[in-house]
Amino acid sequence: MSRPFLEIAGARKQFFVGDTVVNALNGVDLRVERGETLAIVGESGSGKTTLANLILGVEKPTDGALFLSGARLEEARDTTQRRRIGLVQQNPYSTLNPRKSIGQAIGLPLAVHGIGRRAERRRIISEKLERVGLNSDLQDRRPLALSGGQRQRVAIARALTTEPDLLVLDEPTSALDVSVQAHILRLLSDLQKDLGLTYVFITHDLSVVRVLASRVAVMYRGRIVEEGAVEKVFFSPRHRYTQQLLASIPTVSEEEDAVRPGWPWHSDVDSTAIVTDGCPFHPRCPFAQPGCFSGVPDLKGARDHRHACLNPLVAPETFGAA
Ligand SMILES: Nc1ncnc2c1ncn2[C@@H]1O[C@H](COP(=O)(O)OP(=O)(O)OP(=O)(O)O)[C@@H](O)[C@H]1O
Repeated sequence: MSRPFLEIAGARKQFFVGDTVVNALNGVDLRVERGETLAIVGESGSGKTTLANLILGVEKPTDGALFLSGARLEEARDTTQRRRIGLVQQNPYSTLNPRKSIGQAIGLPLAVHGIGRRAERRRIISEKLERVGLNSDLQDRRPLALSGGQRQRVAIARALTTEPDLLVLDEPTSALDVSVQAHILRLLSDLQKDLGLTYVFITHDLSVVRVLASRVAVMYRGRIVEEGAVEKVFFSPRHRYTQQLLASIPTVSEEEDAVRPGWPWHSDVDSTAIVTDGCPFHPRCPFAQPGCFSGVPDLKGARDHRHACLNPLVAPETFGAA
């Protein structure tokens, strides 16, 4: 089998807080092909940001390995390979320093990687500003007068300066008004097509997954519990946790309500309680069987739809599929 563009193999990450070990990632395997958008979804604390930090080289895995075009990533810190990965963060208000010019903000990765001299950097910055739909004259101005959407365009321009192949998008639209969100999603989609970019897109907002992503991985407590093509995972979820997440998206029509059974129970279980054995979701799952209390189910299935559940949903219970 050929190597994928981005491969995450058995990634574990532990943090030590005093005497306590936090297992932020518990063995994550993912493959992302060039030009795809993989969305990573899951509730707060499920490990999405930790996974992004491993890809960005901000954190090292405790165990396992990451590969970009077949080359091991954590050995490539500060090399040309790291320039191939850009980051767009959530909050465009906190990521731009009000005392620095927009050009300085966009040019930061160029300075970090020692790319170009002054005139060359100005040319690259102008080109990237225009690429994201902003006037190149903005580079000598400060970000104070910019709107949220314009700031996020600046953040995207900055991520593009090193000509990356892969962008990690960490909730790129969640701090923006809904009308502005649509413009930024369109821009990201156009850039992906024009530049052949691959995206890893972290989000709480399942409605934007449908707009931007081709694949989705659902995380729960540091594990992938379901993964595959968006239409398969969203319209025929197999894992009970995915069903719960999808049931929490507001519906827009009575027709949609009718095909969505909703989540039939409300759990009082503390979602942060430590689960020492069995499926990590079993304390919240009313369909747990004896086998769910010991051993953790593996992700099984074909690449277009895998799930880690011993008692998965079957066709009549799924929603949305016509
Ligand atoms: N530097 C750290 N030190 C200790 N624990 C950490 C650290 N970073 C993350 N964690 C813990 O690891 C787990 C996963 O956190 P992570 O931030 O990756 O989740 P997340 O899904 O991104 O959450 P959110 O959506 O709230 O950002 C959490 O229990 C978190 O408290």
